[in-house]
Amino acid sequence: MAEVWTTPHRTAPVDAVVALPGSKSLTARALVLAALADGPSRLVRPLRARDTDLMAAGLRALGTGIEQDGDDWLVTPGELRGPADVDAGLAGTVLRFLPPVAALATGPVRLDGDPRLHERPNAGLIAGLRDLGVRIDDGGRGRAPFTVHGTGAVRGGAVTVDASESSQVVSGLLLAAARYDAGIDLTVAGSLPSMPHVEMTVRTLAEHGVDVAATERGWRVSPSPIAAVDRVVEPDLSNAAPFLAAALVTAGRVTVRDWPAETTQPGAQLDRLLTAMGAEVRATPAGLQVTGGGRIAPLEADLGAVGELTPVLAALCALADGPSRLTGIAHLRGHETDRLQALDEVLTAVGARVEQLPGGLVIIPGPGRAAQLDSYADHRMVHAAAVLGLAVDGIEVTDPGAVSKTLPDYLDRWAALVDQPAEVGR
Ligand SMILES: O=C(O)C1=C[C@@H](OP(=O)(O)O)[C@@H](O)[C@H](O)C1
Ligand SMILES: C=C(OP(=O)(O)O)C(=O)O
Repeated sequence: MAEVWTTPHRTAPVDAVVALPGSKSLTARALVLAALADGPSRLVRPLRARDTDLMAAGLRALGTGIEQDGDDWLVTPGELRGPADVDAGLAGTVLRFLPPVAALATGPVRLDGDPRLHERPNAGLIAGLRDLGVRIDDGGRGRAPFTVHGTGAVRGGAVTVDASESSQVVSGLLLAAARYDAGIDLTVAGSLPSMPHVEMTVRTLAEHGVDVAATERGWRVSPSPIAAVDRVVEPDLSNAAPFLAAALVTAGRVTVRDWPAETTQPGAQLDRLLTAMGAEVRATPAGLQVTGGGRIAPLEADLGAVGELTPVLAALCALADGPSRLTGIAHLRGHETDRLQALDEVLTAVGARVEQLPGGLVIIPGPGRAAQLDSYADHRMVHAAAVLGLAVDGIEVTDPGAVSKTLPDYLDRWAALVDQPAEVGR
């Protein structure tokens, strides 16, 4: 892939129907629960991208059979065992969902990943697992690399966790907990971002027959087998964000196919958020259709529940006709990069004025100017740069290959959208 990508510039309205591959978050949960289940299962339309391939590789390293059958994955649970090495890459899902599984393995499991993974917060998960009876060597860092010393069983029971830096701490513990001797009675201390993702975990567990109940400040999972379930993975609605944003930027029309009528994906909130920014959003038989009206309205929003939508929304804010204020997103400083800092740098480079709040951004649009931007090894920063590049001529991105994290052919899809075919393929 090119080391520097010149993003396509287009002011004429786009008019396209876009089909997207499966959700990263749903694929990750489906893989983990299939590996812990009481029999084999089939995943139809799983996302095949770096994060989900690393999840599959990690589960294979622990003894799970995962085979490809056409575009499907066939998952056969095996006895979980170490010693094993897990490469989490830069995937928060692997970092937080696999250690609770590794705790059930017989033998040590070492987890490591990209240099930036060493900076991603994980103290809440490590402390929580220790309180449930799991031995972990992390050199006192609270981050990767670390080794989980599985003994084949986890005591489980009551635990209070700090998930203020990532909801994935809660999701990871809940996903494996039915296999713990006493299940889990998890209390959340402090704030919890990304609630839709926790709801996604709870919903997916229930679909696997697990008894999971909300408590006053957390969730309880009863010990039980996890039923094997064949499932079709929904399209990734967070990855729909840049494509739908293109409709606003060019006053065009974009339809994302197979938009689920009901879903726990945070991307469902694009309907509300893009409407607030001036789009007309309609559910059509073909999918969710977004039409831009020529004006992008500024946005005042708490994005704490939908943090992963922030980079694309912030790019739209830089093209809006007034100042925007995005709040509730302090935890984005621990994402693929410090996204508040990265967005400040990128939006400033293209001519906006940005004020960083401790947990948010104020974005004041300015006259656009050409700039070479970094990807910060962050797929969603590439998406944001592409949205800016539609409106501002001369936007380049170094290291655009970061998109492989969740949508490896993003650059081709984006080029197809901008070059104006009717259909941008699956
Ligand atoms: O559970 C999940 O699949 C995710 C939860 C969220 O993590 P944080 O709560 O760390 O933001 C989200 O940003 C991430 O992309 C996926
Ligand atoms: C924050 C994200 O990913 P991760 O699952 O690695 O935390 C993201 O995809 O925006």
